Amino acid sequence: MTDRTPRTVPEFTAALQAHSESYWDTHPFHQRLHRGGLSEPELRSWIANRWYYQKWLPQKDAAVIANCPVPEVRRRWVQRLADQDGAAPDQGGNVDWLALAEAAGLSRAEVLDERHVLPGVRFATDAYVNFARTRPWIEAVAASLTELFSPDLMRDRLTALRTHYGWVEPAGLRYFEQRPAVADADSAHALGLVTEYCTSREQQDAALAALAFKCDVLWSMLDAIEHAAAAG
Ligand SMILES: O=C(O)c1cc(C(=O)O)c2c(n1)C(=O)C(=O)c1cc(C(=O)O)[nH]c1-2
Repeated sequence: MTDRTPRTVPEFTAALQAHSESYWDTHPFHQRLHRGGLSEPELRSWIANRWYYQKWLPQKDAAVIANCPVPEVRRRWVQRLADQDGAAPDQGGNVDWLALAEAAGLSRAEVLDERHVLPGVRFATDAYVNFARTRPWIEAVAASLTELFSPDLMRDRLTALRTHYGWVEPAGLRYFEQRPAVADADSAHALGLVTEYCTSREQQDAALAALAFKCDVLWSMLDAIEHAAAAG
């Protein structure tokens, strides 16, 4: 018989952390980006495609809130919408992402009309949003835990952009300057929720499966971007 005993919090946390092994920091496209191996069109393709992921994040987070019956969770989670959407049209993470696009030579119009967005990126991102809309809210919170692994990657990316891609205007780097601290705080909050609310073995297994799914979402996005780059 399989063991249905719940994991202790340290065991469960370690099992979640172990998913860092399938995180997208080791994807060949990210490794090439970080060592300075991308051409200008390849970096622009990555930025335009990541826009599609970024733009859906507030609606993904709104789905978590819509499905969550716990007021104190909603009160804290709504901050994620505010962080990406900003308090005004010229503020927030998504505006900072558009500034990155412009700093890399893309027009705002060609990012917003999504002409560069690849089918695989669209498919993977849509799957994540759909997951958040249709699965229990705590599973969507668990899926967000890839962010536990993101702060170091984003700090390295900032260094890579400054070191290897000097043609990107420094004014466009704000997203990655401010995001690691937010990701640290958000992922710590999400980890606390997952360990608090996933107390049965079944709930813990579902959370682990959600995090594995999200690693696949991110990996698939980069597969699509890398494939398009190879095809020229
Ligand atoms: O640049 C990155 O490598 C990276 C990774 C991730 C992630 O691991 O999910 C996010 C972000 N950035 C990010 O900027 C972001 O706002 C974000 C939100 C989420 C999420 O699942 O709710 N992940 C991420």
